[in-house]
Amino acid sequence: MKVESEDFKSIFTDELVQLQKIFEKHNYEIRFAGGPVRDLLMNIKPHDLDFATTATPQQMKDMFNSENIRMINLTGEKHGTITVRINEQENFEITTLRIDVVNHGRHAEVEFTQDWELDANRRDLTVNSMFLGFDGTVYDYCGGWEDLQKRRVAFVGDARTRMQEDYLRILRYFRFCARISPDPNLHEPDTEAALRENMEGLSRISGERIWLELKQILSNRHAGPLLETMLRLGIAPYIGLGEDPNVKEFKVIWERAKNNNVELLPITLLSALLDSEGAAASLHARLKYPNFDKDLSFFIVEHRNLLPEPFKPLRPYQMIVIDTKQKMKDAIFRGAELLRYQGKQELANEFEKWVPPRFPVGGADLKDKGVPGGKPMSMVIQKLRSKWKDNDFQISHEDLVRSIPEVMEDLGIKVQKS
Ligand SMILES: Nc1ccn([C@@H]2O[C@H](COP(=O)(O)OP(=O)(O)OP(=O)(O)O)[C@@H](O)[C@H]2O)c(=O)n1
Ligand SMILES: [Mg+2]
Repeated sequence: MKVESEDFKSIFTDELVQLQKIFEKHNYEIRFAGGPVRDLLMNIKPHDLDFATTATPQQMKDMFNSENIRMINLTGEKHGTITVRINEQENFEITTLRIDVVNHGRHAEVEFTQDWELDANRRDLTVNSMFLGFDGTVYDYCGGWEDLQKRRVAFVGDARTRMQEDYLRILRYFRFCARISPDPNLHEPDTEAALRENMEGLSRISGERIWLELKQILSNRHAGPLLETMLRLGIAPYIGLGEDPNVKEFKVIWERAKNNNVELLPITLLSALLDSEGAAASLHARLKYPNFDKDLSFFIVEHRNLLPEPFKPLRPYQMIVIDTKQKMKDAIFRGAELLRYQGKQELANEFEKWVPPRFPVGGADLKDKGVPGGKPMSMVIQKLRSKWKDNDFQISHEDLVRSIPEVMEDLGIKVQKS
């Protein structure tokens, strides 16, 4: 079989052609491997290119040195990966064909090979196990093309072994189901059993790697059923979701968002499963996502029952922004995302356009009126702010300043003569 699409042709930049010539000149084989082959066969332009070669890392280093090609990021070398940068333009990652020698459920060592089929056999899914020559020839040792046509996501060889080599593959399986399977709810009984048996292994995978995969699953249009299946198969305790995540709330939120054609952020969807601040803290401790996501998840958990006011629907949301100790812009985003979570898309749009007013009184105004510094001053400011908020920010600077003596009297604060 041959790939001849425009997408395929468009991959061949001057830099890639240069790489191809170097391998030809030195008589080593190089092919596209895994992801890009799958994508091209699905008529998708690949977003990154992975290559495999029969040359060992040492042979590649000698070859690139003799051709004056710069190599970068040498940390990949022990897994067989060399990264080159050509014309200061484009990076290419090239990995030596290998067999993973597994010991007690960990990658003990890698062993390099010249055999394409052996390398295909160590890969996770059949659809990810194909190679593609630079002339467009597809090399398929594990039935990947047939599975792709059937839109079947299956592990290469024994599912349990593949999972135990790298438990992250459990999440990769679901990610590719979302992309490939016509019904991501449908799993072969034996695969399902293997997933259930091996879920616990995810407890050994770093939070960062899990989050990277989970985020992609949650951005997919099938996120709801996928996550439900994952939860049904017992994933929750191993990815920081505890023993009893709120699946009912999750279903409501996901379905409503889908029906309204609203895309919620991955962390927003995940927050539906969290019933308390403690649960939000545990999830973050496990998955270590960025502070932006962390703040959003705490915000959703804390305010999910907030209601719009009958005549000024956005007011409760505005009050949160006005009082925030963080950046107003972020607080507005969180408020809008909360509204989307609650199924109030139009209010969310309106809220995003809202420009929060600035409190029009400053320390200098108070000093002029003889308010002593320190505690008394902050008490007066608090009072003035409340007045301002109670009046929907519609009090002018002059009116607020004019009311200072009265506020001081109420608070029992004496005028300080300068
Ligand atoms: N845990 C993993 C990760 C990767 N691979 C193999 O390495 C290839 C490249 O991995 P990666 O770039 O992470 O994924 P892709 O399949 O290329 O998908 P993406 O489009 O997301 O890059 C995969 O196709 C697969 O053959 C694997 O067997 N097991
Ligand atoms: Mg890739």
